[in-house]
Amino acid sequence: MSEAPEIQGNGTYDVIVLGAGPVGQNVADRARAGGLSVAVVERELVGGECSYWACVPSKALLRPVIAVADANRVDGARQAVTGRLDADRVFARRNRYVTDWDDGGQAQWVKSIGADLFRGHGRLDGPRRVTVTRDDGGQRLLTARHAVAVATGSRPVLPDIPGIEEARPWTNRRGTDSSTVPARLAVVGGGVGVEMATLWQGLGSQVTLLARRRLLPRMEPFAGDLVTQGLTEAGADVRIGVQVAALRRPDPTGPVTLTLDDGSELEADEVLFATGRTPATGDIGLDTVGLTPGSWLDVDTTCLVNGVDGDWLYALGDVNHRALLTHQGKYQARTAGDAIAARAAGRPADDEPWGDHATTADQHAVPQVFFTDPEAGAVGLTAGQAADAGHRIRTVDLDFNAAQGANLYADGYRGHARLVVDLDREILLGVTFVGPGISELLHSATIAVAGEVPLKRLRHAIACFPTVSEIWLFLLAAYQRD
Ligand SMILES: Cc1cc2nc3c(=O)[nH]c(=O)nc-3n(C[C@H](O)[C@H](O)[C@H](O)COP(=O)(O)OP(=O)(O)OC[C@H]3O[C@@H](n4cnc5c(N)ncnc54)[C@H](O)[C@@H]3O)c2cc1C
Ligand SMILES: NC(=O)c1ccc[n+]([C@@H]2O[C@H](COP(=O)([O-])OP(=O)(O)OC[C@H]3O[C@@H](n4cnc5c(N)ncnc54)[C@H](O)[C@@H]3O)[C@@H](O)[C@H]2O)c1
Repeated sequence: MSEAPEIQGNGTYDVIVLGAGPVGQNVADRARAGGLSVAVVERELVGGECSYWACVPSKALLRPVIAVADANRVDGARQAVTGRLDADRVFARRNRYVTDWDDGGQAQWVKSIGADLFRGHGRLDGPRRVTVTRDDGGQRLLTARHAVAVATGSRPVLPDIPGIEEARPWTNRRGTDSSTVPARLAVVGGGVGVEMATLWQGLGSQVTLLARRRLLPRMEPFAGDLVTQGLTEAGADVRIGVQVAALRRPDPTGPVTLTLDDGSELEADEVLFATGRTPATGDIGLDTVGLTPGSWLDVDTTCLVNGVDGDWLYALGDVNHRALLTHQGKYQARTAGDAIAARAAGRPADDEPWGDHATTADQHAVPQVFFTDPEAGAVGLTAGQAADAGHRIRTVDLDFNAAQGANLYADGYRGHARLVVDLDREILLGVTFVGPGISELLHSATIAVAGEVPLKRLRHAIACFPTVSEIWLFLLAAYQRD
């Protein structure tokens, strides 16, 4: 770890950022670009959970699994796949993408933007004040002229069930940094759990995925159904509608036994819980500014925390619970960083919907991809959410094999698409794609939803022949025909 920098004038900065994950880094960058001095406080690795134990390692591990599955869907290429994945090479690839859990490069980047990096645990100490406690116990007090931005992220939640500690379950950390493949892995949870099940099954584990509701419960129901089908065909045992009632692992080096709520038992070599997240706000001094420790931080459209006097405390990324996604947190960080700079210069924030300092897309157009096989991607509202919100809607559903491009991409391409159309405005409220290779297609839907592009105009956005994107032509034609 590098030494803390010489403190600028009594430790006073324009902006102090708590947490140097992707979100903290982005708000620091935008505030610096706005001419402000910035201190960044990080207690672990610069780059955060995303870089070392979440998005980056999980996608580095998943990509070889999906690449082989894709090759197996193309006659002629399938014959070239003659062996199994080389797990050691896959782990080596993952290690390269997480730079062997060394954050030197990212710490250097923080310095390169002209921000000062303080290593240690940051805590609010009343309005605009932050103490940084280093591992050796040393403390520093920093003061912010304009803003403190909290970007401390989230941690996994483990359910309170008998034997959970004795079982020593994996969470996203071991699920992404392990370099050994457990022979039998039980995965609990149908969100992140689907990616964990996909990658460990692909690497050679016999995976049992346990979900109390359908998989991917926040997406259209067909997404979970198709992913269940894909996992089952890959050899995983997917059990829906079950809960873990108790765990035991009397021998710490031996297997773990799960008792399920139907009374049955399941033995595995490891168990991984992916059952939700809690904000990393339990020990950041929220009580010193009138907020509840451990709570999600409620924010306005510029990411200012509601209920704090003086308009100085911002919360971005996972901690504000808007959307626990790196790209959405970075959008909030860019927006809030610019808002902080504008306010510091005495200019009003442009916080009208879709304004420069408003995070309007958080309400209307959040995209998300699950990198499973098939991939599942969605933006905006599901049909159920749109109806609940009072919109007059029509859905348009099509299987992807309507498009020749999809069939050329994969023999017997299997996938499904849904549009959710706002009948009053004739724009799209939501789009869901499930199928091989759709992750790169989703951005077209995000543009249509965020841009509120009228369907009449969208018809003029032509997809190249023969690509998977041609599904757009068929979806729009089906809408017009009906
Ligand atoms: C397995 C998994 C896979 C995922 N895959 C994706 C994906 O593919 N795409 C996607 O968009 N999202 C994905 N996510 C979600 C994504 O990881 C988070 O949304 C993202 O990490 C949030 O970024 P953040 O900067 O808010 O928090 P984090 O990345 O958690 O960073 C917070 C930082 O703050 C530091 N910190 C915390 N408290 C303090 C303190 N008191 N003082 C100093 N520093 C502190 C931490 O050490 C950490 O470095 C995934 C999540 C998981 C669990
Ligand atoms: N590709 C991506 O974009 C990606 C990948 C992974 C994670 N993430 C983000 O990370 C966040 C956290 O993911 P997550 O999956 O941990 O949380 P989640 O809230 O999305 O899903 C938790 C799942 O666990 C289940 N569950 C909860 N308690 C349970 C219990 N006691 N027993 C059995 N099942 C239980 C829930 O029903 C749900 O299916 C998500 O919000 C997601 O946005 C994104």
